[in-house]
Amino acid sequence: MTGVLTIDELTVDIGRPLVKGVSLDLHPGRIHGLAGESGSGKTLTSLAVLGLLPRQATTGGSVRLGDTELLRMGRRELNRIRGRRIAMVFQDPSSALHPQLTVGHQLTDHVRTHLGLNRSDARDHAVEMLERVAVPNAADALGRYPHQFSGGQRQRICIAIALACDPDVLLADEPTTALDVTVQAGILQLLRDLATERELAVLLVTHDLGVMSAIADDVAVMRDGRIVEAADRATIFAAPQHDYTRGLLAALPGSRLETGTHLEEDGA
Ligand SMILES: Nc1ncnc2c1ncn2[C@@H]1O[C@H](COP(=O)(O)OP(=O)(O)OP(=O)(O)O)[C@@H](O)[C@H]1O
Repeated sequence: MTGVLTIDELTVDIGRPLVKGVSLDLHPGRIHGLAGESGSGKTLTSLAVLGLLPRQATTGGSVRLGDTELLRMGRRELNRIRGRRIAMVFQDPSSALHPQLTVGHQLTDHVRTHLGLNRSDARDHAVEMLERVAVPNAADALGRYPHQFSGGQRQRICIAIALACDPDVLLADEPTTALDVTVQAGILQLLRDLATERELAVLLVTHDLGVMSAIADDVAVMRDGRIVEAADRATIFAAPQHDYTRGLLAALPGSRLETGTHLEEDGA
């Protein structure tokens, strides 16, 4: 079955080949993990989907959202899709939010731009989204600035902004890496729940196989610009085929290999 987002033989070249024929299919309600060590090409792959590669990059292959080819799309058209049908959450919630604008301003601007809501409806929608991601005192939170929240809450706010326009696809690049271990599990559980309830196709980029084992349905492992192994989570973790994947798994503390079980244990 073809996915909502289909990456087919994607290549990215910036002076040299860096992504060398990556294919991935994202499906509604499923979290697709893209793992691999630093420098393997995970981020470039997700930036290619978003049309956010550096200007000097050249690309090949195809990235399709439904029937729409994104790779050769003009900037203006892509801007409409980005944020509306494909949303993203990055590693550092502090730099993703504007420090001098209130949370309400950032959330309502976003939905007014993309959904054309009036001020009052946009505010109601913003409160609803903050409640859904479990930011305490949602109505009051609208008037506050990003620095008045903890790192975990800031990431919840970024997720609220990302999902406010009800996108089909969410790209999450190391969404918990910058956070305290104690709040990571809560954010992962939130992403898991939102993917299921909103039928969101999620591409989760991380070097952390522990994060993968907690929430990914499917896992692809990248090395040196290529996918070296791809399967559903249980298969990858039970019977890794590739030496490289076995090496990554061996580097994990034993307890983190237990698929899914540490979400609750970590609390938050
Ligand atoms: N703008 C750029 N110009 C030249 N090379 C780049 C550029 N951006 C990334 N690279 C190179 O491309 C390769 C893949 O980078 P990428 O950021 O996609 O890796 P990654 O797997 O996401 O790693 P990390 O987990 O560290 O982010 C690396 O060798 C990196 O140095």
